[in-house]
Amino acid sequence: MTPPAELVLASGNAGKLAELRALLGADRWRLRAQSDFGLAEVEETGLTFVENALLKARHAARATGLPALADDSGLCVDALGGAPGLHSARYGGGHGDAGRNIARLLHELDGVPDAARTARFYCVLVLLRAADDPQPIIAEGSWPGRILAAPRGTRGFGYDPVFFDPEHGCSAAELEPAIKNAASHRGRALAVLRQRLPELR
Ligand SMILES: O=P(O)(O)OP(=O)(O)OP(=O)(O)OC[C@H]1O[C@@H](n2cnc3c(O)ncnc32)[C@H](O)[C@@H]1O
Ligand SMILES: [Mg+2]
Repeated sequence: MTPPAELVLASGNAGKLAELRALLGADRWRLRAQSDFGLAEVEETGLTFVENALLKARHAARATGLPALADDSGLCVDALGGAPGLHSARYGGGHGDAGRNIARLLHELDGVPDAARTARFYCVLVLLRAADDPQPIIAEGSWPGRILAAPRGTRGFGYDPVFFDPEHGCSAAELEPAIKNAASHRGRALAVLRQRLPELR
């Protein structure tokens, strides 16, 4: 039996890495975090989620010589014209500081009634077989919900505590990881990616 091929996960976000590992499983691919290679994060200069995911995948594939999977994702809130969107990681001023990101989001939505707090998580996954792969596999997924008035739950990461999933009647941070992965933007994007890459089936 051929050993699983190595795949570098081009992310520095521990929450994403955990979910991608759980979603991909370890039977098909030997998953390596980019930090295993001492890889610094690449600057996300794209004007779209797709461009940023391509930048991250190409940076990791070039640096490691391996196939690379990158995820660019964010929270898009209707009452804020789609913000924080591409800037979700830095919305509160720091990078990846969930406490500050959530504090700013709740401040911006102060006084907005429940019915007008609709939002969706959005994820683009890009898989490059090599840094110069001319046919990247691109898949997207989105997860509709609304923003709570106050955080609830301790699971997940990032904005999960304030993202209410109407299907399950709780915040994303109150969901068991497997339940979140089955419902989330990331899980939906990976399901699409699997269709396009037999090795992932
Ligand atoms: O770029 P990488 O290294 O992958 O890590 P990152 O955290 O910077 O990731 P992004 O640039 O894609 O920014 C995504 C932001 O959206 C948030 N986010 C993405 N998916 C999420 C999820 O499933 N639950 C909660 N927050 C999420 C996350 O916390 C970040 O603040
Ligand atoms: Mg990022």
